[in-house]
Order: sequence, then structure tokens, then C-alpha cells
Amino acid sequence: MPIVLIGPMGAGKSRVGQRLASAVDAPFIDTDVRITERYGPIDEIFAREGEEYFRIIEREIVADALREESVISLGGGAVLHPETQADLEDLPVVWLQVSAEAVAPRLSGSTRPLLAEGGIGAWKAILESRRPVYEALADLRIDTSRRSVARIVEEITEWFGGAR
Ligand SMILES: Nc1ncnc2c1ncn2[C@@H]1O[C@H](COP(=O)(O)OP(=O)(O)O)[C@@H](O)[C@H]1O
Ligand SMILES: O=C(O)C1=C[C@@H](OP(=O)(O)O)[C@@H](O)[C@H](O)C1
Ligand SMILES: [Mg+2]
Repeated sequence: MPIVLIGPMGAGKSRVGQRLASAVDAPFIDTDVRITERYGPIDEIFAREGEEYFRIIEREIVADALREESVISLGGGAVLHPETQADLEDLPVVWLQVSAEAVAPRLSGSTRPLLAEGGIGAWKAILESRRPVYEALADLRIDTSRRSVARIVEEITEWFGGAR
């Protein structure tokens, strides 16, 4: 069964997922990496085709990934798709949380298209609009604001070991 990491941009899904996968000796999938491999850089997809198109290709990539026995780091908005929400109901889902103060330095220099104009203000608004979805899907939530990646990985493996 896959383990799925969700949460807002900069929460650490990609970095934690990679370390978690090596800790539990499972394959790692970052759905944004797969999108980029197949369709090119995410900011260019947004600029060329728009967010709606991005969500369609993202869903295809996510649907394939969820069939694999692996640690899966989703992009922050992947949970917006109703079919992905339905898929995640039956899987172990970890919501990585982070405060605006802690995430701001993590996002500096980022090319995330949804933050290109609004910066941290946009990040906060996006989080609030998605919060109910993250709440509904999460089986475990971890505030990453003041925790090391190693500590977060430990908490997830302890929880998952007990949950299995
Ligand atoms: N627990 C953490 N403490 C400090 N920095 C972190 C932590 N987790 C991730 N980061 C850093 O924050 C940035 C965003 O992390 P990333 O894994 O890309 O987030 P996401 O995939 O959720 O958008 C990266 O530079 C990463 O190294
Ligand atoms: O929250 C979002 O809508 C997005 C998050 C990004 O991934 P991360 O959450 O890994 O930054 C990436 O999928 C894209 O820029 C859109
Ligand atoms: Mg990521």
C-alpha cells in the first residue's frame, strides 16, 4: 500500500518523501517530477496551458502513482481533484503542516507559478481554501515548522509501523 504525503507548497512533501522512502526501503514517487519528465517544467505548463490543464495531467500522473507500492509526494493542489480525494480515502495519508513564518524562507527563489505574483499572501489564501480538504483526508498530521526532516521521518515511520 502506498503512503501519501499531502500539504501546502513548501511543507516538505518532496524532501520528506524522499527520505521516508529510503528509510522504509520503498520506491519514491514525486508526482511533480513525473509531470516534469513527461511535460516539461511546471511553471512553463502553467504559462502555456493554464492551471486547469495542469490539473488534468496531474490527475493522470497521480492516478498511475497511487497504484504503485511506494512513498508518494503529491503536489500541494493534487488533492483538489475529486477522483484523487476518493482514492485517498482508503490510503494512509500524512498531512505535512507548516506556518507562514516557517515556510517563507523555504519558498524564496521558488518558481512555483501560483506564488509568482502574490508571494506569501497568496500562499496563505491558497492554504485556507484547501484546508478543509487536507483536514478531511489526513490520517496523521505533522507540523514541520520546527522539526528536522529526520524527526518527521521518524514520526511517520513510528505511526505507520503501529498502523499496519
Ligand atoms: N522540516 C524542514 N525544515 C527545514 N526546511 C525544510 C524542511 N522540509 C523541507 N524543507 C526545505 O523547504 C523547501 C521546500 O521543501 P519541499 O520538499 O520542496 O516542499 P513541498 O514538496 O511540500 O513543496 C526545500 O528547500 C526543503 O529543503
Ligand atoms: O499547490 C499547488 O497547487 C502546487 C504545488 C506544487 O508542488 P509542491 O506542493 O510540491 O510545491 C506544484 O505541484 C505546482 O506548482 C502547484
Ligand atoms: Mg514538492
